[in-house]
Amino acid sequence: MADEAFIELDGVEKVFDVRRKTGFLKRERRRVRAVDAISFRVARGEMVGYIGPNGAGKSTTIKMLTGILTPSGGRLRVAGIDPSRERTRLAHRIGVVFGQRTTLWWDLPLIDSYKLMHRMYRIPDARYRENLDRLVELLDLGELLDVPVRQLSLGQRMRGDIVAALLHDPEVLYLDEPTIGLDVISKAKVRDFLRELNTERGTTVLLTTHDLQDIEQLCSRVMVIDHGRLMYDGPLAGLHEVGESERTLVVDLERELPPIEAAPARVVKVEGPRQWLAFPAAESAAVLVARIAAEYPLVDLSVREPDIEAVIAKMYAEQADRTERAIS
Ligand SMILES: Nc1ncnc2c1ncn2[C@@H]1O[C@H](COP(=O)(O)OP(=O)(O)OP(=O)(O)O)[C@@H](O)[C@H]1O
Repeated sequence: MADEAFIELDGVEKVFDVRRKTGFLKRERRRVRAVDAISFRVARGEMVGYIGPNGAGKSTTIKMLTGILTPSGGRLRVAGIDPSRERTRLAHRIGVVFGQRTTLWWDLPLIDSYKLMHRMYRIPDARYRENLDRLVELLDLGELLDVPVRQLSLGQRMRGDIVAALLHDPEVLYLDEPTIGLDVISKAKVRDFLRELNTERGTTVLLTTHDLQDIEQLCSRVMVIDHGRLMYDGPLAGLHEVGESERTLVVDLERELPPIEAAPARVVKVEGPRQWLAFPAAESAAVLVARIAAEYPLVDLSVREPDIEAVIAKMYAEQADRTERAIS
């Protein structure tokens, strides 16, 4: 069950033909390869982060997974279904939340949107009631059911959208920027809920976000896409190696001393008896600490892990560099 592929992409591509006005009567045709030969598998019950810079191809991928867009090439299956051919059948098995848009009816009270979903998805009455009660309680929406959607705060609306996406018990949930613009408390509520949904119900989750804390707190696996290509697929921790990141050793000495010499570590900052040494993340901290302890009067020390945001920014920069070099 654990490795049953629920989402399967084999060499999936999406090319857009874009026409641009370049003069009075002149138009230029340009092809945009939004998704470029992407292959991956997501097992049932996995929670995967799908990240990349603006315009990388994330939304295009999600739109193909829901059947809104048809791939230009390759093979794509969700729960064994070809999404663009059987969009309606698939709709009963998936849930989608777009952080920047709402699927709720703007002028209606929240509960009326849910009643409409009840009918649209033909959810059996008992199941609808049970799911509604559970979700409303978990997402703390009880007081807000009679409030028109346009009067809800962004965080309340987002929680409302998540309930709407889950009323029909989908097996997979696609989330596009679910915490965008939310305050710290609302973010925590949404993340706690998603974690619970994934562990308790085994719902497969594909999460697109610019907030790396979403990924750090929720996903054991992350896929990084840039210029339509999959650049990395693996555990979050592995990104550090790919991004050649550095850890920092903070050392407190007995007294002020000249910068410590302990290659490949290098001193990046000195403040009185405290020194900061950067060293490659893949190197053993224990070996470095032992070497320093043998040669210097050590009082205290701590190791700081690299900042994931910095690692990914570095990856993007390196990719952009390679692309530039390939063009010139
Ligand atoms: N309908 C469309 N017609 C033409 N080009 C499109 C269309 N949709 C997307 N694109 C282009 O495809 C590329 C990928 O866009 P996409 O929206 O998938 O990126 P994204 O990773 O979701 O970005 P963001 O983080 O900004 O939402 C971009 O260059 C975009 O301009």
